[in-house]
Amino acid sequence: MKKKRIVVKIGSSSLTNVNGGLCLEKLQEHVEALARLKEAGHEVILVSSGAVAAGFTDLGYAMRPVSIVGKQAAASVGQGQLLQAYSEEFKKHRVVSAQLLLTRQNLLAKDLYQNAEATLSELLKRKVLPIINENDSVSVEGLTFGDNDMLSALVSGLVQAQLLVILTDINGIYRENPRTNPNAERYDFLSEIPDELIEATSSEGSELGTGGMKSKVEAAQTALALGAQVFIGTGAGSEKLLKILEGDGDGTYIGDDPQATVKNSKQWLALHSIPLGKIKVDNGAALAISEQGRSLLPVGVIDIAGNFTANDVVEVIDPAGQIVGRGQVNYSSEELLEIKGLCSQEANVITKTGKRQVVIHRNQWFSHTGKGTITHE
Ligand SMILES: Nc1ncnc2c1ncn2[C@@H]1O[C@H](COP(=O)(O)OP(=O)(O)O)[C@@H](O)[C@H]1O
Ligand SMILES: N[C@@H](CCC(=O)OP(=O)(O)O)C(=O)O
Repeated sequence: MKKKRIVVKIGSSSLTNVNGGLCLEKLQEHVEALARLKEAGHEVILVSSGAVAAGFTDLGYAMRPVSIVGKQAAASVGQGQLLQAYSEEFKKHRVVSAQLLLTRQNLLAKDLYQNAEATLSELLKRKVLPIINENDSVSVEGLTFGDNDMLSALVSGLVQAQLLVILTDINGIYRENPRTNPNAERYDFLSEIPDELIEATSSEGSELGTGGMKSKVEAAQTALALGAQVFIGTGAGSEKLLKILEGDGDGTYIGDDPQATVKNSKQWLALHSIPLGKIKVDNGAALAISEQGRSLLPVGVIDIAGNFTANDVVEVIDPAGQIVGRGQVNYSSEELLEIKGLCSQEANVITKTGKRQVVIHRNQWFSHTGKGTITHE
């Protein structure tokens, strides 16, 4: 079998006891299965939840805390326990593991995003198994990944993985939440995740998890758009991940084989960058940049909103106000106000560069798909 780069995400309920606290037996089984995957020659990246669920009992909470400060304190206790257990268990299988704690803020700036990418690729080159979690203890409310399902999808894109395996306490996606309808049928295979499926899926999860199946289905949609196939389900024993890889897993498989991957620079634009202004363009320019793979020239610019400088990310809208996409702009808002609507020759008279005036180069551009995800260009 062809060697793959695989991201495995393990949820809190699959690592901890029902009343909280780390469950070493569960963790050991996952580690065995992950080590088998590595022994078989695959590159493996683990996204592990469980810090809050592992830590809250030692902190004196009777239940998983709901307050932000409670969750942050519990995560700082639990994350240490989690990583200690992982690194000891992986060592028994002669696997060196590494910890990477990420916040959304870490990926907002392009250079920080590139740093994370470089660290992960160095770890993989050196055959180390990275263990990633959100840095819950210092994450800022309103600026989090939401949950580790989405984080695992973003990591799949970041490392250009071919497969994302989301391990949870249920064997796949059901047409209805099996807790409320025990007769609900399972989807064995989905070629894609339509928006309607996300809307119809419940966010009710287990006592210890967050997001339920909805966040996994959302994450699967993003991972698919980034070029990874997805498996959502469960399994037991040291061979469970190899079985999943062979198509014999207990869960839902999503996506037909090999998908086109998306360049990291485009992923950063689409999923991490924050637009600092808006550029309104005419219909011709909207078509040229979104459908024909052209760069945006000053002649197509109608209007500008916001204060931005060269290299900032801006959103581009059409005359009706619909989002066309976003890109890294070559001019400040002040400069652009002077050259908007001008042909290159006229714009040159003002900027005096003598070069062809490009407002947003096509390599620094990402077309909006309306799905909140990403398009292949
Ligand atoms: N349509 C559905 N299909 C399968 N599970 C569902 C569905 N809707 C809700 N769920 C619930 O989602 C839970 C898994 O989500 P969650 O507890 O957040 O897991 P994890 O901790 O692994 O992230 C299942 O235990 C199940 O009760
Ligand atoms: N970062 C949090 C995990 C949050 C989360 O998404 O949990 P889960 O739904 O169990 O994957 C933690 O480690 O507790």
